[in-house]
Amino acid sequence: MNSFDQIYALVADRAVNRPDGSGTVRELDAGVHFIGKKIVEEAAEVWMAAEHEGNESAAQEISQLLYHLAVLMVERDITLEQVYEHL
Ligand SMILES: N=c1c2ncn([C@@H]3O[C@H](COP(=O)(O)OP(=O)(O)OP(=O)(O)O)[C@@H](O)[C@H]3O)c2ncn1[C@@H]1O[C@H](COP(=O)(O)O)[C@@H](O)[C@H]1O
Repeated sequence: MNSFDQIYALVADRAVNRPDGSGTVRELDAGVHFIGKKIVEEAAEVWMAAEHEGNESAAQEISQLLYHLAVLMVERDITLEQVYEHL
């Protein structure tokens, strides 16, 4: 299990060390337009799961949404502090 800070740190590490076979590296390389579409897709899946599929499924979709948000933050060099100051 990971916290958001941990998944952000993992994505940031993938960006620097670029291990072979990493889906995160592939997504970072695909760029902000691709990542943005993933975020919109996952946000819709969160909504559908919460409305029609139940909390287990919604929680799974939320985890994917958080992952793609972390990837976007790293791709754009947005720090956790920059986000948290608005929370
Ligand atoms: N948490 C995630 C995570 N969530 C989602 N994804 C990626 O996002 C894809 C899901 O997006 P899609 O839109 O294709 O999914 P989907 O078909 O809509 O699937 P559902 O939403 O219907 O379940 C998955 O195939 C993964 O590639 C993730 N990829 C990685 N992680 C974490 O990042 C770590 C490092 O991953 P790598 O860089 O690939 O080693 C992993 O160990 C995990 O902890």
